[in-house]
Amino acid sequence: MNFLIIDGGKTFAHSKGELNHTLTDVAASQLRDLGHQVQVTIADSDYNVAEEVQKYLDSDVVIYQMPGWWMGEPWTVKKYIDDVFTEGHGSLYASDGRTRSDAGKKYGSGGLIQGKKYMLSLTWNAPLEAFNDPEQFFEGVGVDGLYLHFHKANQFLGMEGLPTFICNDVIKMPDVPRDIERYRTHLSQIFA
Ligand SMILES: Cc1cc2nc3c(=O)[nH]c(=O)nc-3n(C[C@H](O)[C@H](O)[C@H](O)COP(=O)(O)OP(=O)(O)OC[C@H]3O[C@@H](n4cnc5c(N)ncnc54)[C@H](O)[C@@H]3O)c2cc1C
Repeated sequence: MNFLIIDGGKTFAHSKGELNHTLTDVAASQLRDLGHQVQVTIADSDYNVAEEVQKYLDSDVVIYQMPGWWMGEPWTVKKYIDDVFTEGHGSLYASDGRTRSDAGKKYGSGGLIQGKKYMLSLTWNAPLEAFNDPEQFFEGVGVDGLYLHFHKANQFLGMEGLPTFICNDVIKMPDVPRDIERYRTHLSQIFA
């Protein structure tokens, strides 16, 4: 299969970007060892937007590797999506899906890259229970509930989500060797 990894690691304030670059390298090397083709784009780079659209067209799976910044994706990854998905009008999506001639066609059904998959791989300082426990900060919506808008942007193109991977406590109690091992297991369970 063909993979595209969007590496959202960036040096800014107390994020050094190293953990996200490391997880990008872990995935790229493991997927290549499994016989897959892998391209990597660093979101915080001078990418060519048309080339990035072509990478989506050429890929079977897109992996978003990114830190949680202010409760969601860093602005570099949001900018990448705004740049690339907007340029993809006519190739990644046709329209918002609605048409005057058929009221059955609903908003969000105009994607053109049906069947492709995407996956979120996230690093957060917040512990997992902050997402899942109804008594804690994210009120039990879960990680994927918090990223609903991000999932929907990808599903708007017709893609389907794969199980999300998350590293927690990455500043308070980092355990990078354990996180790398968990990520390798996650990747082989899905892609081996
Ligand atoms: C603007 C901003 C907003 C933020 N908002 C939130 C938020 O809303 N919620 C939240 O939970 N967090 C938030 N954070 C924290 C953010 O999620 C983390 O800083 C980020 O996930 C860390 O990823 P990184 O790639 O930058 O890691 P790094 O800073 O590179 O590394 C994190 C830790 O892992 C270690 N490490 C990295 N790579 C390796 C390696 N190869 N081998 C061994 N050890 C390694 C580092 O030494 C460090 O201890 C925010 C940070 C910023 C800058």
